Amino acid sequence: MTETIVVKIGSSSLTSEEGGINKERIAFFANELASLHDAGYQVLLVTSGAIAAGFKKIGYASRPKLVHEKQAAAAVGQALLMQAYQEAFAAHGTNGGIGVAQILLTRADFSNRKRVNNALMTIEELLHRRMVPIINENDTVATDELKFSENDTLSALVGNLVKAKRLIILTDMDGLYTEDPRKNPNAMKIDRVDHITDDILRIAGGAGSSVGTGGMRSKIEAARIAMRGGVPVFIGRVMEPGDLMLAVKDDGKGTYFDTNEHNLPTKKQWLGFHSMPQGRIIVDDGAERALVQGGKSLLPAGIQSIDGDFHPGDVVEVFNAHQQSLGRGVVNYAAWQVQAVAGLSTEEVRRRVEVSRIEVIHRDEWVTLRA
Ligand SMILES: Nc1ncnc2c1ncn2[C@@H]1O[C@H](COP(=O)(O)OP(=O)(O)O)[C@@H](O)[C@H]1O
Ligand SMILES: N[C@@H](CCC(=O)OP(=O)(O)O)C(=O)O
Repeated sequence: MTETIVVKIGSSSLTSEEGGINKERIAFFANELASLHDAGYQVLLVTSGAIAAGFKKIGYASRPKLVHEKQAAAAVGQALLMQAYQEAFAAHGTNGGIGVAQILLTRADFSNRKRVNNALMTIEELLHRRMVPIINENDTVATDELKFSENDTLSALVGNLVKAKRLIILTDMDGLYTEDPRKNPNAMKIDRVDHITDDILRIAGGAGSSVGTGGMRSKIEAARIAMRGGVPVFIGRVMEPGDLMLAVKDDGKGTYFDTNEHNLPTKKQWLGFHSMPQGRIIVDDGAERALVQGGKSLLPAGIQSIDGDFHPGDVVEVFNAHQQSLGRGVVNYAAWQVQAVAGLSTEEVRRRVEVSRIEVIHRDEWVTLRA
């Protein structure tokens, strides 16, 4: 089966702090991606850099901070970015080069199952035709509350959607360090991570340059999403020709994030990462074990409290007593019904409320997000 690789390139790798595209870097990355393409991989690129590429041309002295200014800069820069990629991929090889296709997505597109299915069908057709889809956030229409803002999360969602063999997040650092190396030059590189613990999240700091946005933190959070979706991740740097292939072949300059999870079906990806929870359910230790380790359904007996006004069929997020999110599920009860039966045995529940099924969340309608 043809293997699919998703590569994400951040603003800091493509543009300068003064603004504008670094065409040499684009040409370099296009060649690296082309070598995967030529080796038979299906290649998708998630690229940032529209704002950084456009802000100078539109007349701002530095990367803008206001939403409408960022959107305007992105509208200018996205065209420049695509033009640069188009030229770079066209120059590759003899037969007119490799064709590229622009795809602009928002978080709202992912939460709409029809839209995300359409996006997937388009991507599959493009890959089938040996095009390289080039994806960015649709900055002009993305609203502030629902923005990815950095593209790390977007790349993880794309990786899950296409069930990638690996997600490669490229940046200006050769991996995750025990601290931000810009702040502590003695920080040590971590070669492999098989679990994103709170400690790992703590050592990952913010952006190191004025053009980057999410920093290492958003990359680690993205890695967690991809790993949960069964997609292993590499976070690192590609500097010399051949480095990207080495990264794919498990020998790159960076940190590898391994996963034992199977690919999540599209429906569960939606539930876990794109649905809008309408409320919260707080459960005790026994229910946490049953849901997270036992693969069981959530019964009223394990519920401590609730928050929000939800109805049967809504998505709710489940937390443990330490306020840690465990996952999301489709609830079979209304909020008032859960309130009435929280902590009660199954017989007692049957006596008090009339519900279609005894499970508050059935295991088939549940996704664990914390291992
Ligand atoms: N623990 C860490 N290990 C490595 N880099 C870190 C860490 N914490 C913070 N960083 C910073 O994250 C930056 C990369 O993120 P960012 O600037 O957003 O890049 P990009 O534009 O490639 O997404 C690095 O330049 C580095 O300064
Ligand atoms: N969609 C925006 C992405 C913003 C951004 O800087 O992202 P990143 O470099 O991944 O932290 C752009 O193209 O400018």
